[in-house]
Amino acid sequence: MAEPVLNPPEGGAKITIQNGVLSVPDNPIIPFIEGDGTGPDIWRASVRVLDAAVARAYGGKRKIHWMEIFAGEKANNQFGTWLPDASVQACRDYLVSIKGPLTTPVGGGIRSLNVALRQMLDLYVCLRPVRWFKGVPSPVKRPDLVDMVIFRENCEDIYAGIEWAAGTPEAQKVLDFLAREFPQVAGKIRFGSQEKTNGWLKALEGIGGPHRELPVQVGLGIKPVSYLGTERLVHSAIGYAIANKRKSVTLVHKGNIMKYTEGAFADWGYKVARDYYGAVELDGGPWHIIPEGKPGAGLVIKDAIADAFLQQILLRPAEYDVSATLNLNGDYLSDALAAQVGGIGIAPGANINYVTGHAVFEATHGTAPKYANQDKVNPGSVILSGEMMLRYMGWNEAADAIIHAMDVAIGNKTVTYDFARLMEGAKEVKCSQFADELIKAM
Ligand SMILES: NC(=O)C1=CN([C@@H]2O[C@H](COP(=O)(O)OP(=O)(O)OC[C@H]3O[C@@H](n4cnc5c(N)ncnc54)[C@H](OP(=O)(O)O)[C@@H]3O)[C@@H](O)[C@H]2O)C=CC1
Ligand SMILES: O=C(O)CCC(=O)C(=O)O
Ligand SMILES: [Mg+2]
Repeated sequence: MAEPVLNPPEGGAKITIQNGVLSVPDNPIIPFIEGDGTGPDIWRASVRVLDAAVARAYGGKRKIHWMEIFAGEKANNQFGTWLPDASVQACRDYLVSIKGPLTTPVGGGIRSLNVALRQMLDLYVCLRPVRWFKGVPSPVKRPDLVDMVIFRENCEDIYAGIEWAAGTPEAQKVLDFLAREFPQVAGKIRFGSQEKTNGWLKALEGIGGPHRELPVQVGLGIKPVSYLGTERLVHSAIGYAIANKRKSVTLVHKGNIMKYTEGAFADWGYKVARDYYGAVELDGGPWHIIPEGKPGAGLVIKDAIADAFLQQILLRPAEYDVSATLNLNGDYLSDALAAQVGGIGIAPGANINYVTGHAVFEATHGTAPKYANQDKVNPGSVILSGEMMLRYMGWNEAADAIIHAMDVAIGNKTVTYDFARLMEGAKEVKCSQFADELIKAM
């Protein structure tokens, strides 16, 4: 099957970047990936809302020229490849794009296309703001206190995809290497040798277990965390906090256990605060503060161990603001925080490289396959990801129109199933009808 040939829409122009500043024409071409599962339903609804917001804000002076690019099941069905080169190249060439969710099988099968795209474009920040819209049903008493922005490192950590399946020659090679070069480390892998495997099987037999012979079976993965990867992420988070007059940046980590990856992330994060922003230790450290006389004076840079942080944000959300964290922590954290303000149905996100300007906007949620083609789910996450995209482009008036419309529609209790099932007196509408409500409210 042939690779897709992309036809840029006529009348559109490229977004470019000069000296770190985005130059957005009035007729930008923006590539989009519809997505798998509920993706097509959501995209059909979202694109109408985004177009309406732009039309409402600029009365025809500005218009997005959408260009479909292919990934996931649609790409595989049509072109025999999950992530065509042309799609990645379009994201490169056109700088700003938006996507629906893409399926990743669990265990075997293809690796995540979402992660691949982030890595190929070096989109090192996954930016996920979490705020409450008045009236949205929530499992916590004070969802209004949640106003946090997650900066999740997006290219490293165990998402690097360096893994070897248990029982393979490759896994054995790594085990042999460790046994040879780092015997003490190898000794910590509980069933990493035939001798230890046999020993345990024998012990089980001793308590009545069956007689079995098993080869060594240990899956292995590597968690790379670099100084530069941490530096650019934390630098972005503190820069954002200063620009948006936020109160604190919390470095979230599990550095008590993973000392040289998660622990290093926290240490390096404080170093970035000192080196770039002149932060000094607060009351003897480890917390830091940007002192008087410097941009961002008063901003506190603190840290929290990830498990404790997850309970703190439930119990004392007002004490947390911007957070910076590694890839896996950020993944867990963004879904957990989204739940506090009504669920991943309205949790937006962006994957950004602030140096090259490349950005791919996408919802926090996945493909929700059980609802595919039912015109049912909440399109809010992709719509609000589009709102972030408009703001990234400097089209703030169109972004404001979307926020206003969300306030009105939710205020009227005209909502999709996810909110309706928790809201008294709500009118449940379909995905497409929720888009209609938003457009009406603009
Ligand atoms: N960036 C991406 O493209 C992402 C892709 N994925 C992929 O998506 C697939 C499915 O993952 P899964 O773990 O089921 O997670 P999903 O996020 O797809 O769905 C989990 C649950 O969240 C709720 N939900 C999700 N989206 C919406 C929405 N738009 N409106 C309302 N509720 C919503 C539903 O809850 P309920 O059942 O209560 O109604 C749904 O069953 C996997 O292949 C995964 O890898 C996952 C995350 C991100
Ligand atoms: O790529 C995937 O399938 C999952 C990604 C994910 O969970 C996320 O980006 O939050
Ligand atoms: Mg996730």
